[in-house]
Amino acid sequence: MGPSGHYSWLLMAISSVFAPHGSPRRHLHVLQPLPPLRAVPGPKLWAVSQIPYILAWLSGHASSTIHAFHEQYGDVVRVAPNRLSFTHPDAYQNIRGHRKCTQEEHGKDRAFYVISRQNILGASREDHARFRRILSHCFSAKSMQAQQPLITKHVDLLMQRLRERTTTTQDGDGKRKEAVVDLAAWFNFTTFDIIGDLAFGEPFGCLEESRYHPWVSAIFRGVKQLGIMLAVELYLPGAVNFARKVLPTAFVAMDKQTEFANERIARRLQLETGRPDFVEAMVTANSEDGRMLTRHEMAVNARLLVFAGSETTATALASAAYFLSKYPEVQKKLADEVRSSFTSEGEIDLFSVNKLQYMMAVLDEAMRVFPTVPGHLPRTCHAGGDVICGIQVPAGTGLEVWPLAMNRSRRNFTEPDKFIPERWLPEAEYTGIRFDRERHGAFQPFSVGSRNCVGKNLAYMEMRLILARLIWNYDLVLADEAADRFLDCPAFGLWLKGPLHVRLIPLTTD
Ligand code: HEM
Repeated sequence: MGPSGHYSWLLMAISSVFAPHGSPRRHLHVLQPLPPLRAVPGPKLWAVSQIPYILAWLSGHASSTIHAFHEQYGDVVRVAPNRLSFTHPDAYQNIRGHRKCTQEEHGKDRAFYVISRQNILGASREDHARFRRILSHCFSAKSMQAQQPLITKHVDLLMQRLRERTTTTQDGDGKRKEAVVDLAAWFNFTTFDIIGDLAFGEPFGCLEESRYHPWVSAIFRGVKQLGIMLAVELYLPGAVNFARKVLPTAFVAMDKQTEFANERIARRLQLETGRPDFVEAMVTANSEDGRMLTRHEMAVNARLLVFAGSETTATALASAAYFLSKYPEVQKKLADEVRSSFTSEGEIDLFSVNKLQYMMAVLDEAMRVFPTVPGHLPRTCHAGGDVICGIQVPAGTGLEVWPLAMNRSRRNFTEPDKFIPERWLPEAEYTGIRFDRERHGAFQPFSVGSRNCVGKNLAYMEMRLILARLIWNYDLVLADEAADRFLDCPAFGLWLKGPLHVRLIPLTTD
């Protein structure tokens, strides 16, 4: 299946011509030549140069291209001279699973995590362990219980804002009416306000003012620029740090974001203690060796928490609302579950939503078909080399899992492109199709191992609470053609989503 020995050395020569001067990869190709990866199938051009890979990344559609390769070549594909992509569920544990402290981990890819090295996401193994131990206090059952009123306050405001839009005021009769709203934006307003309040000690005021706060808009505006920056770093390692020194003006927007986080943390630290938020947990917890977070570490991690905890949850909610609006039969089943599980809206809270089994299936299926975090979260094979999914992989090889390719692989799921929440239910059967042979381990929206999502429980609780209250009050219908194409958007680690215009039809007429 791989090229012949002769041919591979020719490819290697071409590849080193394509690789930039000074790139460690250029030397890697010479010192760690192609043969170990030669047998791995994949498109030939991609095996000899990383240019096709970088172009695919820059197009914003790398996920679907790599998904198509996996459907053609199988569970392991060579997607660049020194990079492998996997769709076998074992890849998660093999690449990201827990390691004993004596075992090396496959570190985060230095290019893709270039801007995260100071926070928990891209920190060294040592710093990560310290950050993780402290930050996990923010998400303990006790903390979440204490955070409930703060979270509920924002969900109440969301419902109030939607109610204002679905109530006539012109002739003053106050009757309920249908209204078209951009649910993607409203979910962002809500999740950014909630996490802003928890991580910075005050919300962004998006719900209050019914619009994006400039700090939040800047995040969305920066997604593509960030994608381009990572591509440059991938081709020319060290380019970002170099550019930072010689072109400081190019980083003004990013620096302003950091300044804002620093200011907010400083302001929050002057407030009373005992406020049940993340800052309180960060201030009071210490790591195993007794070290606390410095002010700087607190600010960079708080900023990361806002980023990691808001856009993600809002994207999952938006995709669920999209699928519910598109498939009325699924929406009806969910509405029946929600409306029969409570006797009043007031009963729906962060914890009572636990019992909504169909809701959970809907959210998981939405996150499977439209992966909430579309990025491949690449790792680099550690110094000793390793066996990943049965393949001997040399040190320094990029190890990738593209969620779209994993979640839509026909080897992992039956009818993988269809939205069928029933596949997650115990009976695993829908209109005669059985789903009992699926590889459910392939679905890991929160990743696995010591660097998996620390906010997973909060994310599920928040999503179920918001969706349950929405469905308690409204039927949802897609409002226009643009909404129908909501999922056709590019991604640069995060989806660049457009609006999701949905017609809200109130259930009550008073
Ligand atoms: C549906 C919602 C969410 C999804 C799908 C999601 C997914 C993920 C994934 C895949 C990772 C691993 C990233 C990597 O390996 O580079 C991650 C990490 C992380 N997430 Fe989430 N996340 C969600 C919500 C949240 C929330 C609500 C918070 C907190 C408020 C949060 C905080 C974090 C943090 C701090 C990390 C880094 C953990 C570490 O490195 O130890 N996430 N998340």
